[in-house]
Amino acid sequence: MSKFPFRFAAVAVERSLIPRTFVRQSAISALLCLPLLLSALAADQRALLLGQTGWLAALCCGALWLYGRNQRRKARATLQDACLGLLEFDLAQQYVRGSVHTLQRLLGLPAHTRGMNCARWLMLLHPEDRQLFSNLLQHPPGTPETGYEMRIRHHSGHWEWLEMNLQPTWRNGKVQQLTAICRVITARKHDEAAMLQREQQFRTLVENAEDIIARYDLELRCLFINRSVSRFSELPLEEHLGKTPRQKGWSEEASARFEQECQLLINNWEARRFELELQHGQQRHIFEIRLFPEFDKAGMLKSILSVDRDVTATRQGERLLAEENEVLEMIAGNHPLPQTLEQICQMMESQQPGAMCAVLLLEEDGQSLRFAAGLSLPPAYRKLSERVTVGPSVGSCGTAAHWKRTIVVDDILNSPLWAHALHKVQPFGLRACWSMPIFSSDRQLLGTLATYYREPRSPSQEELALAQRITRIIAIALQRDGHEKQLYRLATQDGLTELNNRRQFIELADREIERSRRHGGRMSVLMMDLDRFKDINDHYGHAIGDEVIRHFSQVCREVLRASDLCGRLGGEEFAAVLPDTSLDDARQVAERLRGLASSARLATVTGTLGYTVSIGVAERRADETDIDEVLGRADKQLYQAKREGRNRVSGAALAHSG
Ligand SMILES: Nc1nc2c(ncn2[C@@H]2O[C@H](COP(=O)(O)OP(=O)(O)OP(=O)(O)O)[C@@H](O)[C@H]2O)c(=O)[nH]1
Repeated sequence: MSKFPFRFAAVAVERSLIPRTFVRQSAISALLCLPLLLSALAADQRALLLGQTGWLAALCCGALWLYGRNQRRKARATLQDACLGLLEFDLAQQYVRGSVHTLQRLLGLPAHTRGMNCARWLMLLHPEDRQLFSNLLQHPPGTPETGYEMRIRHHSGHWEWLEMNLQPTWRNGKVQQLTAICRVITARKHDEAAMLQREQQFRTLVENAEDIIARYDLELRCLFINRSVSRFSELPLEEHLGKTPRQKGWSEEASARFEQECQLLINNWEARRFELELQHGQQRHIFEIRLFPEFDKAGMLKSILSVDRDVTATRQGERLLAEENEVLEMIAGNHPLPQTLEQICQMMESQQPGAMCAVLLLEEDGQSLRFAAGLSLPPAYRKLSERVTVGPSVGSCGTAAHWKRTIVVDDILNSPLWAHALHKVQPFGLRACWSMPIFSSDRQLLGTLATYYREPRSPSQEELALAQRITRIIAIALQRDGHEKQLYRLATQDGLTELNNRRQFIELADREIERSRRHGGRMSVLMMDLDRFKDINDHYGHAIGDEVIRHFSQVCREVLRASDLCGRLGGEEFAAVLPDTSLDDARQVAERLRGLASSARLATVTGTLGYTVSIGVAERRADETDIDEVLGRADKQLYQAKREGRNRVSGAALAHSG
């Protein structure tokens, strides 16, 4: 009988391709059949039975072989599907044996390779894994070992990751053989490496992010926070862990807002976005906070991820721009200068919490500064600073105006610049004062911008840049105001005498007559004309003629009251409105004007010059509402005075006027 089936079964069992239980059960069945066979052999038809038994045995072997092949295919398929392979390390012979599948399919070795010596096997391993595996072969584990990972060079050249589960086989008190079930885990290792790399990148990103990234549990205790927080908090990084924002010292307002937003996230599982103001030392920071829900594997809300971005500069920039626009609109809209300067101070203060700002303007003589705006300062201090002398060491502003540069006094109590006024300043609790000069576009000093604090303090670069920017806006406001005043002067004043010009005089006189009519008061007007002025011009020249006109305007200023209205109507013709003045009183005023003019002597190159003036006077009638009517009547009186010989006053009583 052929030994083949038995030998095959032995190999199959040895390679673990046929389950040992199946072999065991087959052997038991064969043993049970043996008595039957023997009893059959003892019978008459011995030869027949022997043949039949032979066939039966052949059939059994055939069935066994078919079953074995089937099992082997199944096992191979299973191994292939699972990317598994079987290797045997014979430690005595230092030889590695593997199924064709293992060596060919897993490692790409040629089909005929069924094994190799351990030295060659070791050379196939990655250099980093070689020593470890060599040690393993020399000191094999006595018990099964799982999850042993190593890299081996695939026949095609790339490194294949294998995971081995090692099973030692003991013989004669020694581990003789290591059976390794190998699994190709290259794809998994690549995935793991990629994931590790992604995780490292993520960590690097989180750790180096400008934003503060923090994770909170649902009781709002901090579980993680990146090191960006140290830019805004004195607490060491680990001190943040386990604490709620409230416990970390956030303000009541900020804590309440954060808790409210977290609660909304916990209720709705939706991301939140809001802004918070937090104080760090003397600095105020505005954070844009984004909260994201984080879920566990079961899909339940597990924690809250908070990404906080410092948007202080952006928000302050936006606020500054908006406030600047407001101020520029005020400037363009010709708002009164004091109001505009106050608005500028407020703008500065909103950018620098705790600061109190003031604007001081240089007086025309350049010797002192006048307090122009700064409502945040104590009223009594404002009064004290109404006029500040310009000098080399006169407080911050006086000194800044003197040297025309920024003066920073970080502590008034210890500054020699303030020593002279310490007793005056001390009661107000002001400790720091920085002053920056304000220059016009042509570098003329216009004033100073002062910033006060109640605590000793030096400005940051940003604060100085802001003050610089604000001084430029103040300069625009001041120059605009100056131009405006100049335009107004040009439109309303006579250039030679600086008296009201005709248009302005008529406009103001109209208002005056209206006021007089409403109050039922009396009102008189004077029409004045220099006598023979043409002769003065012809004789002395136009410049001297102008001198005479200016002189008479000065006479008018001296004689008339502040409440009177005076104007140059053109040429050598002047007019005045005297409110609450009767005709007789007006005539007296006119007489004084005439007298002063006629007694004046002006020096010229050809000797002294005298001049005279004729004046017509009229009083407003009760029914007169138009200034032209009254002026018309006064003009007639002037004509009368001229006719009567000049250098005289003419004014008829109301009954005879006209
Ligand atoms: N210097 C100078 N002369 C002026 C100005 N405006 C007008 N005049 C001159 O004043 C003179 C006015 O002369 P008239 O209107 O003839 O009158 P008058 O010579 O003063 O004679 P009566 O008014 O009749 O006394 C003219 O010669 C003008 O050129 C001015 O702003 N400056």
